[in-house]
Amino acid sequence: MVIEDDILAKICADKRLEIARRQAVTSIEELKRQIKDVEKPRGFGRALMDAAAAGRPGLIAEIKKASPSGGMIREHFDPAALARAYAAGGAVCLSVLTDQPYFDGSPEHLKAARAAVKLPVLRKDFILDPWQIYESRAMGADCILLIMSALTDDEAHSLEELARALDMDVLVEVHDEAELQRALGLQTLLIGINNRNLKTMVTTLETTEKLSCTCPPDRFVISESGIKTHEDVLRLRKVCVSGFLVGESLMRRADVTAAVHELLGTG
Ligand SMILES: O=C(O)c1ccccc1NCC(=O)[C@H](O)[C@H](O)COP(=O)(O)O
Repeated sequence: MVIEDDILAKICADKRLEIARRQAVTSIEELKRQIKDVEKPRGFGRALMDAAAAGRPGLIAEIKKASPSGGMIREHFDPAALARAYAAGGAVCLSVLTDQPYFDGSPEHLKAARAAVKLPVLRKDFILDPWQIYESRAMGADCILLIMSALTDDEAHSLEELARALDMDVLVEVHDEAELQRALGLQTLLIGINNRNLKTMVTTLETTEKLSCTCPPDRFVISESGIKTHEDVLRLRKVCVSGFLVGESLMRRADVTAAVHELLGTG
């Protein structure tokens, strides 16, 4: 596929080199052996749907140290403590950045966060290759992210199939109508609408407001990026959004439990 000259294209080009390096060290056969010792996935989509059925906003609280748009977000960074603090505030699921070069993340962050709580965890990374699906399951991910703008339809379908065969859920991410229509061809019910344009970094909640209305009612809509306040959550709930993926605005607060309560209006 043709990748434009933008930050997402650069991240994906670097990611392909990283995958090739890592594949040379750890084979799929070795990852399959590791998977045998890992707990079964926790049901990421189920947790979100149960929250929605109970009338609660499905907060996916993100553990993210740095980002291309935000620079260094949190110097003092303890993934296990952050996971416990998010769970105490009422998060339904966690999202953990595992990309190192651009987000200062690590698979170790995911393992530490997941071991500290009972919440299901999304591996937040740029998944381009089947090898990463095995790697995700081996590190304990309950759900993986597929970004439509980084994948062809064939790639998205085969990556989804493999993730499902390994019992993980799939969150598919879109930013415009064309990507949404392509994403609806996948089996997953979890549709993430990213308010951040990953080419320009411009972020507006209007993206969710425009796209959520065209999403069929059987899909579970998750608004991602740029969500800062309880008013933002209320605004998005008006357009049938049930899930909220929030990172930076929580991670910049010293007391993340209090920050989650404020966001959810439960403080
Ligand atoms: O956050 C970035 O700068 C970024 C840059 C390039 C690709 C992806 C990026 N972010 C990934 C995300 O989607 C966010 O981490 C997630 O939606 C949470 O967003 P926020 O609440 O704004 O931290």
